[in-house]
Amino acid sequence: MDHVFIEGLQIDTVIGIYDWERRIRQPLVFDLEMAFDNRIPAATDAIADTLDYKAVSHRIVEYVTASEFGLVETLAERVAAIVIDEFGVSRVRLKLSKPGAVRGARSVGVSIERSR
Ligand SMILES: Nc1nc2c(c(=O)[nH]1)N=C([C@H](O)[C@@H](O)CO)CN2
Repeated sequence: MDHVFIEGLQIDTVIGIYDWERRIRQPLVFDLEMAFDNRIPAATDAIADTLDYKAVSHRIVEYVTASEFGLVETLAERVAAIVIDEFGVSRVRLKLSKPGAVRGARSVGVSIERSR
């Protein structure tokens, strides 16, 4: 199976369970791997036939920037649903990293895989 991927998409947002976290914006980093048959756009050389990683990235930035969830689990689930429902993706692997959230760790977060 082919994939289209987005790696290291950094977005600042309100995220966290503590009071101090509700008053600031923190960086999150998204990595996505989306199942897609790339043979058709490869044959036509047409952007309309692709899963357009720029369009997906812009939608995720729009959604995450406006979101205010407590848990990274909730946000990861919602973003995976957007990719599946709005872009017709059959399966998505999504890693959501919250760098700097735990002293001594480069990053923490969740990774999920969802399919329609
Ligand atoms: N599994 C999770 N654990 C924790 C989360 C989370 O969203 N999912 N969040 C926090 C705090 O918000 C933390 O990031 C603040 O440093 C703690 N554990």
